[in-house]
This record gives sequence, C-alpha cells and structure tokens, in this order.
Amino acid sequence: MTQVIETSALSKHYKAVKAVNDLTVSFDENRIHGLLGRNGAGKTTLMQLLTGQLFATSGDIRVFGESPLENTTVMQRTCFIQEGQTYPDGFEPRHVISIAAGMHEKWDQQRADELVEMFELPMKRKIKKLSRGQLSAIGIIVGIASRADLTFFDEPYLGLDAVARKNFYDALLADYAAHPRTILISSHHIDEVAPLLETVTVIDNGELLMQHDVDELADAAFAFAGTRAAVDQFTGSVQVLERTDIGGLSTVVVRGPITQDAARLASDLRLDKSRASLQDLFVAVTESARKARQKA
Ligand SMILES: Nc1ncnc2c1ncn2[C@@H]1O[C@H](COP(=O)(O)OP(=O)(O)OP(=O)(O)O)[C@@H](O)[C@H]1O
Repeated sequence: MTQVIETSALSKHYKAVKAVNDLTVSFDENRIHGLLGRNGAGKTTLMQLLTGQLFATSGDIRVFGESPLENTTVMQRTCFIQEGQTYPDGFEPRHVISIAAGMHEKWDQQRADELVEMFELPMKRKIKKLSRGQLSAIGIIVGIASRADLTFFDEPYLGLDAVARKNFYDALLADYAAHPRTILISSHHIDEVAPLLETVTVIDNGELLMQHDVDELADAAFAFAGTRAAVDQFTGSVQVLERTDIGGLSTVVVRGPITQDAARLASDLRLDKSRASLQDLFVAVTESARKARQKA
C-alpha cells in the first residue's frame, strides 16, 4: 500500500512543551484515518507540520514522498480544514467558496452547492455574523467539495448540532465512496466518527500510543462487568487497561484477545462480557499511558 504521509522521529517542541515528540507514523493512501487524542495531545500541531505550516524541531516528514515545506506541488494536492479558521474582515461564505474553487483543481461545484443547501449556509452574510456551526459548515463544504488527494479535517464539527454532524458524516462517506482519497480527521466525538474510520491512530503527549486498522480493533479490547469481588478475582489473569468501581459493581476494560482460560473464568464468575467501544478503548489506552507517565 502507498503511504501518503510518513514521519520519522518527528518533534515539535515549544521550550519545555513537547507538542509532538519523536513521532514515527505513516498513513496509507485512499483511506479515512482517525487521529484521536485528548486535549493538548498534539493533533493540531501534527496536522500543521504535515501541511508545512510549522517547522519541525527535528525529524523528517514526507507527504506524497516530498517535504511539505514551501512545496506547491504538495500544497495543491492538499486541503486543510483548520479548527478555528479565521477569515478577512468583510468576507462572506460565497467569497471563501469561490476562492477555494479556484485553488483546488478537482473542485466539485455541484457538490458544494448541494452542501450549502444541506447546511442552509447563508452565502451572503458577513462571516463574523455567522454562528459557530455555520462557520464549521464552511470548512466542511470546502473540505468535501475540494476533492483534494489529501484532506485534513481538524475537529471540523465544532458548534454543529447532532443532525448537522450526522449530515456531515453521511456526505463525507458518500463523496469518499464515489471519489476515494486520503482523509485524516481529528476528533473528540469518537464513537460518532467511528463508523467513518478505516484506521485509528491515538496520540498522547505528542507520542504515538496506538495505530490500528479498525478491523483489527474488534478483538483489541473487551469490557467485563460484575460484582467487585468477582472482578477482583478475574483481573489477575488479564491485562487491565481501565477499571471503574461504582458501589459494589465494577467494570474493567481489558486488552484482547481473551484466552480460553480467561473466558471460562469470566463465565464462572458470572461477568458480563462485551466488546469495548472505540471510545472505551481510547479512554483506557490514554489513561493507562498517563498513569505510566505519572509513575515514571
Ligand atoms: N505556539 C505554541 N506555543 C507553546 N505551546 C504550544 C503552541 N502550540 C501548541 N502548544 C502546546 O502543544 C501541545 C499540543 O497542542 P495541540 O494544539 O497540537 O493539541 P491538540 O491535540 O490539537 O489539542 P485539542 O484537542 O485541545 O485541540 C499543547 O500542550 C499546547 O498547549
């Protein structure tokens, strides 16, 4: 498989803050990748590095096999929908859309028009008068209609209500199915975006915690729930990622696969077993990394 993005020992440090730290990661062509991480994990910084908007402190970046820094060939194939994008005073959505149309050679105006209608975006209202959700809609329309070979969506749905977010996911999936390309989407609404994603990359503290195809994640983690005493007995035999105790009941998220012996023990202890959701897995993986860091 062709790697559209490859980083090697990539770091971006702001004095003591290691926003991205020794990160070696790659993303395949023509897939939708989820970039997940808690607040301050380094998602935006990584996207800014990959789009040549920031200089790395050290390490190497290849996008379409080249450095993205001041590289018009790479820039022309890339669309970056930034969280909190600002626009010049006096701009209206129609100005942004028409500039974007001129910048992206695969731009699909019909799709843009459909999306404007779907989000009921007022095209002739000053941008500074738009609601947060309407501002997000501009980015989403540009990101989808650009049809860029590589599109970054950094938390693209801020302020969008649940219906509008669902419309975004459906529109993105439909357009991607018709025109496959590489999409990197950072998100906090993990279970909501999960159905879109083909791979999941989790970063924390600027470092890579996990990268998997979504198919592989089906057996990556399981949740077991039961009485506290039963869960205590069970946890000796498995790798616990996260535990929650409420009253006399406990739930543990454990790393899969589950051995036959562990499955038998869980059944003997009358524990309820379920597949951990991507959100559960994310919380478990980031929390256990955080605890390990605090101990170190
Ligand atoms: N210009 C800067 N100067 C100093 N520190 C910075 C700068 N930009 C980012 N950081 C720090 O780098 C870390 C990573 O920030 P980044 O914005 O990449 O995280 P994020 O994963 O996108 O977070 P969020 O989900 O909250 O948007 C944070 O601790 C942030 O405070």
